[in-house]
Amino acid sequence: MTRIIKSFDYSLTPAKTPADILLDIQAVYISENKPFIFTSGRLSPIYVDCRKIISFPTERRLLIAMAVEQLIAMSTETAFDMVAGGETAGIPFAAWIADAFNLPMLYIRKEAKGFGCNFRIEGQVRKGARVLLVEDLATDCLSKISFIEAIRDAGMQVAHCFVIFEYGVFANCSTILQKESVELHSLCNLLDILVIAKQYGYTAKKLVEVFTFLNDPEAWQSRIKE
Ligand SMILES: O=P(O)(O)OC[C@H]1O[C@H](OP(=O)(O)OP(=O)(O)O)[C@H](O)[C@@H]1O
Ligand SMILES: O=C(O)c1cc(=O)[nH]c(=O)[nH]1
Repeated sequence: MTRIIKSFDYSLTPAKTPADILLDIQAVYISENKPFIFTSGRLSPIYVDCRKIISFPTERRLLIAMAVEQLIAMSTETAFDMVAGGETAGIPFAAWIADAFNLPMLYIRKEAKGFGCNFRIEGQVRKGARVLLVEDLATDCLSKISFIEAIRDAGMQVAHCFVIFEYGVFANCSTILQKESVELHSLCNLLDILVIAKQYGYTAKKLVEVFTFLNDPEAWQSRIKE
């Protein structure tokens, strides 16, 4: 298959790291009082809303350009031949990455639709295809496992998962993906955000809370539940 890698105009934006972009667009929420609840049921003092990226054309273009660069560098161009987004937040990022590589795209529902064709994977499934799973972020990777199972159940292969942001604090995330022989690729992690967050006006109290969480999320959660 011919690859058309789209070129991106970096001149529009001053040099910014992915963590800067997330902070700049106010996608990073830190709560001092009421913990956030994650999809896994875990509690956290921080919530990163990558969904906000879609509303910022310059920043999203820059992040997709960085994603494309990283994927080209990591992959040799033959590592995947389809791009699949995880419902819902992963879908726009998968679309832009698929477009940049001129590759077919799919999206994967959390559950089969339940009526109509009752598909869990939308788009044209191709048996044996090597699929790049794209999501907005990774916390403990349990959602990734479900999407990976869906891809494999449909007769396709998956060895790489790309996210804009990964927490990088939950030990089981890398372990469970390794067990599935899937490599996680991300543009930034929680530490990248925390080391620059002070410049964006977060109070020392908030930052100390998140550093405590980063050092031991399980202990942080136990303390909050007491
Ligand atoms: O469980 P992990 O693999 O670590 O990833 C965290 C998941 O949480 C978010 O989705 P959410 O369940 O909030 O659904 P949404 O995308 O529909 O908003 C995010 O988009 C990831 O899919
Ligand atoms: O794990 C999650 O549910 C989650 C964490 C986070 O920081 N942001 C998000 O959108 N989901």
